[in-house]
Amino acid sequence: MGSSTQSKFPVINIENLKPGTESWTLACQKVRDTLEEYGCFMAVCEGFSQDLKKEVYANLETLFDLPQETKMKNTSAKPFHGYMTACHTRPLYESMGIDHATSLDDVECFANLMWPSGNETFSKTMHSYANLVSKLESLMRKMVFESYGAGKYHESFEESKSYLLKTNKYRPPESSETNLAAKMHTDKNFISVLSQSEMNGLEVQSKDGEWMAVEYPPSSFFVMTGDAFMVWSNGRIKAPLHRVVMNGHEDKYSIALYSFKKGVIEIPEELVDEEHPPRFKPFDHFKFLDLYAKSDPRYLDERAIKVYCGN
Ligand SMILES: O=C(O)CCC(=O)C(=O)O
Ligand SMILES: [Fe+2]
Repeated sequence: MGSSTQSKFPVINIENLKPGTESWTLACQKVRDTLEEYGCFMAVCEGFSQDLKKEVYANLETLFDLPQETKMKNTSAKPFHGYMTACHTRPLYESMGIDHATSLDDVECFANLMWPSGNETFSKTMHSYANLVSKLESLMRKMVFESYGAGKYHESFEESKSYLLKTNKYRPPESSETNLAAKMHTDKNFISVLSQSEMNGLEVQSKDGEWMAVEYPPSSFFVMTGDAFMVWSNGRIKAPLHRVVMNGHEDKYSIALYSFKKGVIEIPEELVDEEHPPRFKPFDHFKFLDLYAKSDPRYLDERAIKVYCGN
């Protein structure tokens, strides 16, 4: 794999923000400007303690250590939501989705599928993690909506949102294998909030085409926008291209909380004017995901969303 640059992504402390205050308005502007410039940033959140992080990743190891046939029980009608086993096109990578992980019932249901008598520690840990991260996702969305003068759409989005907790394991390559563990792509959801175990590997492409390695300070999450947010923002926010490259000799674990919208996503009228004609048609989020997952050659790469609903 080509070399990457150690980089510092913008870091934003998102604690103690109270809607309606002056510091809230300034923070909303900062988040929006940063997303328009980079499509991503590092969010520091003291609520994500080292203890919780350790617990989360210990539980993930236990999960991925389960036999293949057990993990395969986690199927889903929605693409990328179930278990994805390593295969010849991505030999280093396996992934396990937990749909609606902000609901304790749904996490317990998943745990009952994986362990004959459930796994209370796993359920509690992953549920608290999902809740913490979903609050962050919702806050980021609210901040950006408000800064565009489109805050009134936040409530209805909340009612139709859907969260997927996607957990990933990457093994180091053998000497004959590529170290590209996940090929370059943009995320297809609205916002992704990511964290990873001690091993680095995520790289994001800058506007001038340089690959930049993502390094997580303590108590941080990496916030990245997906194609759906690009459509909503009428192209103001661009979903960054990213990939995973394995450089070390240990397994890497990561978790992404993905937000989706059930139903149609469209550009709010507040983001359309003579200077900014609509660049995308309204589209159904899960129908787009279905088509993307079917590997229709027209929809394979990061241009998929433009081919699907671009004007
Ligand atoms: O594992 C990571 O750090 C990123 C994974 C990723 O890009 C994805 O799941 O979409
Ligand atoms: Fe991704």
